[in-house]
Amino acid sequence: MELLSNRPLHASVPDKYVFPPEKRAALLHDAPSSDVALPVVDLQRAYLSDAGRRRLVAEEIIKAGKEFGFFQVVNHGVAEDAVRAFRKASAEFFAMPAEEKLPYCSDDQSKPFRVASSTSYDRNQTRYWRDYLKLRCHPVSDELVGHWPAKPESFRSSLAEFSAQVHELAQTLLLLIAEGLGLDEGFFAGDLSGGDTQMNVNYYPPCPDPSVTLGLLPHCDRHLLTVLSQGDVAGLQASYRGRWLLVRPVPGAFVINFGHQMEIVTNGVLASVEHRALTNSAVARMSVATLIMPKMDCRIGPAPDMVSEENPAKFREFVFREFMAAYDTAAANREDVLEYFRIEQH
Ligand SMILES: O=C(O)CCC(=O)C(=O)O
Ligand SMILES: [Fe+2]
Repeated sequence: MELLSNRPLHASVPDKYVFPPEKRAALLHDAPSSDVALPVVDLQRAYLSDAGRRRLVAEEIIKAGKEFGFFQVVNHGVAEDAVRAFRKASAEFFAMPAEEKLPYCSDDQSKPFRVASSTSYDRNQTRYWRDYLKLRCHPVSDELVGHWPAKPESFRSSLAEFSAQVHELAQTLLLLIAEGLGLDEGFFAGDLSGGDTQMNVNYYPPCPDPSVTLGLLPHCDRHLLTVLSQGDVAGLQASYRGRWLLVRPVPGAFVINFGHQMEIVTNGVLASVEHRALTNSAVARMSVATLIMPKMDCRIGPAPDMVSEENPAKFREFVFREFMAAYDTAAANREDVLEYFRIEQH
């Protein structure tokens, strides 16, 4: 398998990475958007037991979630050292010689750890300017850790630590979201958030011509909640009212967005928003996305409390496994996927 990261520098963009003009980033309704910034929510207060202050944070999250479907969190409780250590180990993994990565190269999605390049969200012939690790990170067991690479040396321990802390953050966020929506405290606990957690470590090497490539094509995440460390290199854009909003790197922050399952259980209140990644010519960019997901046999549908006469059920009930299959068939196109599950409104 050909990985972009197998070569230290790329002098030009090979044809197979060149997108047709209508798909290129610069031409996708890129109105200047400097006037709008994604909300940054200070979670510090969430750790206080003061119910009144927690309520305020929960409300802030719901407000940001309804408006943008994306927000950033700071003072989130994940230690800086844990983030730094795993990001460093991942960067070292990509920097290893090709033969060290070769045993892990695979397009078999059932593997608990693999490295691959380029496509995953559509079957388009054009390739994305991206290598990625796809791995299962939770629940941690000796068996699972045994699937993770033994090199670089710090990879396994730093991943276990990072994953545990990010999980705690995700649980906190889900509690706050439930509270903010007026749902039972434990609404998201159990099967809805209890599936095997996946992680994407996306690596976008410097690209000689960012104007003709994309790191990731526009897509929505298929899971419940995404907790993303994008580091300090910009590149992520979120769709906002028909244009693309840059998710500006905030030191130490995590970017939070909702997957399709959140949109469905909240009956459309917290929508899953399309996003994409751009490349740049100056430096490599790396993002680490932790995807909280339901158990495969979890029954999913709009929560009864989110359905009313004014807001009738927008989606039918299904089993999560069905959704995963539909997502693959629809190649991650937002409307094509939801089509399978929408209830026609009259
Ligand atoms: O690289 C990024 O910032 C976005 C990554 C992403 O959207 C994903 O892994 O699903
Ligand atoms: Fe994503």
